[in-house]
Amino acid sequence: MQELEERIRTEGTVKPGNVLKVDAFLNHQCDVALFDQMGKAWAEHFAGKRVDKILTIEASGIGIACVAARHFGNVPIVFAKKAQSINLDGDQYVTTVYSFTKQREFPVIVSKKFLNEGEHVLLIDDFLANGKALRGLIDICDHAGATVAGIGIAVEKGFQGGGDQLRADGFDVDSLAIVESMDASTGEIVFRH
Ligand SMILES: O=P(O)(O)OC[C@H]1O[C@H](OP(=O)(O)OP(=O)(O)O)[C@H](O)[C@@H]1O
Ligand SMILES: O=c1[nH]c(=O)c2nc[nH]c2[nH]1
Repeated sequence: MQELEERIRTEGTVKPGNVLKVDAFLNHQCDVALFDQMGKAWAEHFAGKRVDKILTIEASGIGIACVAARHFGNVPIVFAKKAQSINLDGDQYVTTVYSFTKQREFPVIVSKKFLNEGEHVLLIDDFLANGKALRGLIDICDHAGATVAGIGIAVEKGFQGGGDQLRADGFDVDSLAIVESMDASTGEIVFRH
């Protein structure tokens, strides 16, 4: 998606440790007009596929998934929580994922009442790097007996391999910008086309 690539080029910064900082528009300050364009692009890509629900993971996927839902007939969005809470009750699907930016493991929790057997679920997230977050969501869908209809990602860091492994496993992954390489010393970002 050209507009997203342009924003990454002009406002993104490359940090050591394979971190692309896009907090001016994607995952700290949020540009909802851009999110709307992203939702439209995913709706075009996944047109014809049944989507009953969108599933994402806190925190950064939530805003993007909510705006995307407007392009999928206002289906409910559910976000997996990364901490137990007295506000979580009843039976839960629980798995564990390693967080790329926080560099530690988190529980990933979805209440069983919000994910049902037979549902077709679109996974949405802001970043795809090693694929840990998505593997956690896929695991939860498997346990629920739900089908992963597809995966919509804003920014994939292709060089980390998580996206290509998911594609090799048969998932329809639509990443709106795929960073093929980036260099923290020069700031150069090369996109895959
Ligand atoms: O493909 P992966 O290697 O799993 O990386 C992608 C995940 O990393 C980020 O989550 P993170 O927990 O770092 O931060 P967040 O709270 O901003 O969502 C991002 O939001 C994705 O969920
Ligand atoms: O802001 C972010 N930048 C990244 O490079 C990244 N990788 C995973 N999750 C990420 N979030």
